[in-house]
Amino acid sequence: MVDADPTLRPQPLPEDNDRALRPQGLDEFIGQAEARANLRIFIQSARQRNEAMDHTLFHGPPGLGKTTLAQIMARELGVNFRMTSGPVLAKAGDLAAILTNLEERDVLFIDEIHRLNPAVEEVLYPAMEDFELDLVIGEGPAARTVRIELQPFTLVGATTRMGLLTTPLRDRFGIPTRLQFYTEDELHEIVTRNARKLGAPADDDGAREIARRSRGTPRIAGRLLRRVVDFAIVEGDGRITRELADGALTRLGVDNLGLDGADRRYLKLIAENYGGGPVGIETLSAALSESRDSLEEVIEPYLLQQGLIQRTPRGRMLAQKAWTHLGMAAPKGQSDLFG
Ligand SMILES: Nc1ncnc2c1ncn2[C@@H]1O[C@H](COP(=O)(O)OP(=O)(O)OP(=O)(O)O)[C@@H](O)[C@H]1O
Ligand SMILES: [Mg+2]
Repeated sequence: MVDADPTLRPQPLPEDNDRALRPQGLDEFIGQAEARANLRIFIQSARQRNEAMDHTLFHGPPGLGKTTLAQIMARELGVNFRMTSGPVLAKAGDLAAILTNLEERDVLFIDEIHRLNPAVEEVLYPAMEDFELDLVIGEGPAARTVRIELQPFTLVGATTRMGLLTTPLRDRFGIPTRLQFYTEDELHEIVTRNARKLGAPADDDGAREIARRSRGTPRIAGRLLRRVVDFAIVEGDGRITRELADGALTRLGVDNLGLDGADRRYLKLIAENYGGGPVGIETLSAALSESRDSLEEVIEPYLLQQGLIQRTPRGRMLAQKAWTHLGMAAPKGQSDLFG
């Protein structure tokens, strides 16, 4: 045997944060205790029955570990992991090609599953329910349908927008799982572990400072940690202390609640131009030149969770905590609303 040409091997990119820091097994995965405990049971049961695990849907804000958990499921089930995403599957045939190539009990991961084209989604229904595929061959009067049997498989869907999933699709997932923002303690553990993996040890306070300012999100914790490591190497002695982390994060524009420039622009707009609201999401989207989707998926969930804004039938409103955070006074009459 000749060694494979090393240039043909996929090389990890230096910025490929995900690969290096991604937990590999359920035991290594920190947080999401409830989801993890349930998954452990369902995985073990599927293994004991020698059957494909039931279809699983992960939903929640970006960066909380949906893709990571899907990969872990395949590994713990001891099956292949195939990955695609809603927008990539343009035609029914694209999905059919993937489905017919699955081996028994494989995990097929479809990211952004709320963005499936309806024609593709139709193909998915019988595939999920009966492991069957109805393919139309030919066109016009000569067209005929052939039924193809599929290997039993597990579909794992991920979405940041549960509300955009059609009911028939949502109902076909036996295991819907909502991922939550991480607590500061959980992120502290993740940061400490990742700092060690990156060869830049963080002391307790240093790790906590990064954890506190990571918007409850491991992906952000990973990104901030990498930048703090840069500062630690160039301007410090390679160790991450609270002072170093604080200085680095402030220079990166991440404030003491973990809000970044985009978050603060959102809050300031409502405060300065709309007297604290209520203001409609479309108006905010136009004024900030951000898509409505990205406001609803990326910016608002954390602001809501932190109690900085409220969603009312008439639009978004700042809560008292946001006025305080911006160092501004709520207009007269507004503060009564908060009691
Ligand atoms: N529980 C965890 N412990 C440690 N690291 C985690 C954990 N969950 C996620 N991560 C890390 O956070 C990053 C983002 O995770 P992942 O890609 O799974 O998120 P996602 O929910 O799929 O996001 P998106 O919605 O944007 O696709 C990865 O680098 C992963 O290693
Ligand atoms: Mg993902």
